[in-house]
Amino acid sequence: MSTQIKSHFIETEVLQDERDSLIDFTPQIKDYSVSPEGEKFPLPVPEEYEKEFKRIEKLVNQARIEGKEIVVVMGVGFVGAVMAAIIADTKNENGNYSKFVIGCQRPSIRSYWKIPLLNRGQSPVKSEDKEVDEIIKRCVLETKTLVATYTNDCLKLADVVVVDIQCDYIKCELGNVRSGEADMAALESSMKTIGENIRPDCLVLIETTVAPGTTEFVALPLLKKAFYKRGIDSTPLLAHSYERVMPGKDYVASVRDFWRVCAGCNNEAKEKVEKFLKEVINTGDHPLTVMDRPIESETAKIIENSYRATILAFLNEWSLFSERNGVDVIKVINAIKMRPTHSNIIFPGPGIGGYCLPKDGGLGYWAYKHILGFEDGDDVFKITPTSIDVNDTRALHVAELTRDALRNMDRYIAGAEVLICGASYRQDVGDTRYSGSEIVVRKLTEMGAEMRVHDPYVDHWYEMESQDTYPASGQSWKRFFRNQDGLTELKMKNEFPAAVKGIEALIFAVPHDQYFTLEPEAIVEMAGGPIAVIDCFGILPDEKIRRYFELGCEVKALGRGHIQRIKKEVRESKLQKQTSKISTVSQVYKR
Ligand SMILES: NC(=O)C1=CN([C@@H]2O[C@H](COP(=O)(O)OP(=O)(O)OC[C@H]3O[C@@H](n4cnc5c(N)ncnc54)[C@H](O)[C@@H]3O)[C@@H](O)[C@H]2O)C=CC1
Ligand SMILES: CC(=O)N[C@@H]1[C@@H](OP(=O)(O)OP(=O)(O)OC[C@H]2O[C@@H](n3ccc(=O)[nH]c3=O)[C@H](O)[C@@H]2O)O[C@H](C(=O)O)[C@@H](O)[C@@H]1O
Repeated sequence: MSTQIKSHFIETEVLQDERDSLIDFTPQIKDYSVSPEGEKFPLPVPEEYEKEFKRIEKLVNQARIEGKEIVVVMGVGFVGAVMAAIIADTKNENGNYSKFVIGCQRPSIRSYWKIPLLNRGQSPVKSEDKEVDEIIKRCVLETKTLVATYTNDCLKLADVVVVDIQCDYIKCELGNVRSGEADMAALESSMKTIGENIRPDCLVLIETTVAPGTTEFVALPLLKKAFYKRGIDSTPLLAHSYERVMPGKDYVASVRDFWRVCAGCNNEAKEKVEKFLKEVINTGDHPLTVMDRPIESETAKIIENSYRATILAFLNEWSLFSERNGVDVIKVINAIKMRPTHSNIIFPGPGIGGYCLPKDGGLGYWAYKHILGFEDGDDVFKITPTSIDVNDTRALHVAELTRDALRNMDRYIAGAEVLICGASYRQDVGDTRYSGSEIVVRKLTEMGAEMRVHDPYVDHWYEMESQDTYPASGQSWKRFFRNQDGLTELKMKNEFPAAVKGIEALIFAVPHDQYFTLEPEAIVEMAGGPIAVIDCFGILPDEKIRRYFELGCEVKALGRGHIQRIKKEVRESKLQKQTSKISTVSQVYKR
């Protein structure tokens, strides 16, 4: 009987949910995992594990007969679900499918639903990239090279284990990443389970973004300890290769047709990970970089994301400068980008969110002390943590702009109906983790606004609906603001016209395609009159800004100081029209 089931029968199992909110899981009480579409799936009970393992084992035996390599992907989230499908879609030089992939997802209340969805050939992640749905459906229902399960016993069958679970960085203050810490629990427990179950010759490939040093100084010792307890004297084969996936329009291609970095803890692991990635990723067009040590691969990831976060934080100060000095920083950025050496200068939206950019620099700063043993982190790291602090608090300024725009219309933020367009952390994907929009909504709510939200990619804003337990109890950003309890009732508005009806302010927060097509006349008509419009991402071209002013609206935008000139031009032309109208009328009366 597997360790997992054993622990069930010996004692009431305390199942760690996603983000460490402990639940007391006793067999007779049915718990459900609910998908974003609202479908309820009862969590598996101990009696089901053995039967589930036999189901998987039978599929694996058949796959082995067909000469397929057995790959287990731990965690079928935004990374694992797509990575599993891409591996399952791999063909060998003869054009035959060469991998059988088992997506092994922990049966937590928050995420268990991903397993039945995957086994139906449905993607657990929503994205603009149609290939995500296609590749998952094809591999589950047609090639039958992809299956999902909840039993860790599948690890016993693996030739390769790819670890795509999360490693959180828990912040204790908004705007001070240095006081946070890495949450290693999920990863450490997963490595322990892997060590207890895998065959000695199984390659373990960590793709998770980890605190540098984790692979060699945390994961490898855990695997070695588990091997020792099992009487295995060979060295575990452990490697690291970080994910560069960009969920959005090119989701699949950003994994399969993209450059990769990797490293092995020893030579055999290095050879195995190189061979595996060359089979699965298109390394012919996107050469693989093999580093000497995993800490170099881990550090490359942290630097890469910290670099991007720093560019965005750097532009925050010039965005504020521009607003106050008549500069359109977006036009300035586009001018600078013309020179190739500056092609990746980018405009910061209302917050630099997503699961990674807000976290990864913190993992590096934390690891320097808590894994690698240095005490001078605050002397060494001047930029990386500060960039995250700037990015984490940029959205507060959007609340100020909304307040000021309403004030210019002789209205107050308190009691105002405000619609935010976009809850996701970036365009074209339904992922609300650490979205700038969340800070905007929380700050405006604190100031008394009545918030509404629309996002074509998001069904549930769990950060609001489940704020007392999401991302874990006590870890919601609500703790940094007052007046937040009502946000559990903030539901996604699916119909845009209904979302706009009667509002006093509209915030364009996320550059989803459909927001670019909205016409000022239509917005003002749907709203029932002139409103305050706040553009967080350069979504409004100058002619639309002008039109909103002509319709009596107030417009403010992040980084766009030239708006004052447009406002002045519209006011002057209105004055001119009025003056000429008066003079025309007086002409008539004179005759
Ligand atoms: N989301 C993104 O765009 C990118 C994420 N990454 C990194 O990839 C890693 C995963 O990120 P996401 O996929 O976004 O996270 P996620 O939260 O969407 O997925 C993680 C999944 O692992 C599952 N899980 C946790 N512990 C488990 C265990 N012991 N056994 C089985 N399943 C377990 C969770 O239930 C969840 O479904 C993170 O380190 C992240 O920094 C890297 C590049 C891009
Ligand atoms: C160095 C790098 O580009 N890393 C990528 C990054 O992708 P991620 O999904 O976080 O998207 P992103 O485009 O960086 O956006 C992050 C945040 O930054 C904001 N953002 C992005 C681009 C921009 O011009 N302006 C801006 O404000 C987004 O709105 C979002 O809130 O982080 C991913 C990750 O590690 O999760 C990683 O896989 C991706 O390759």
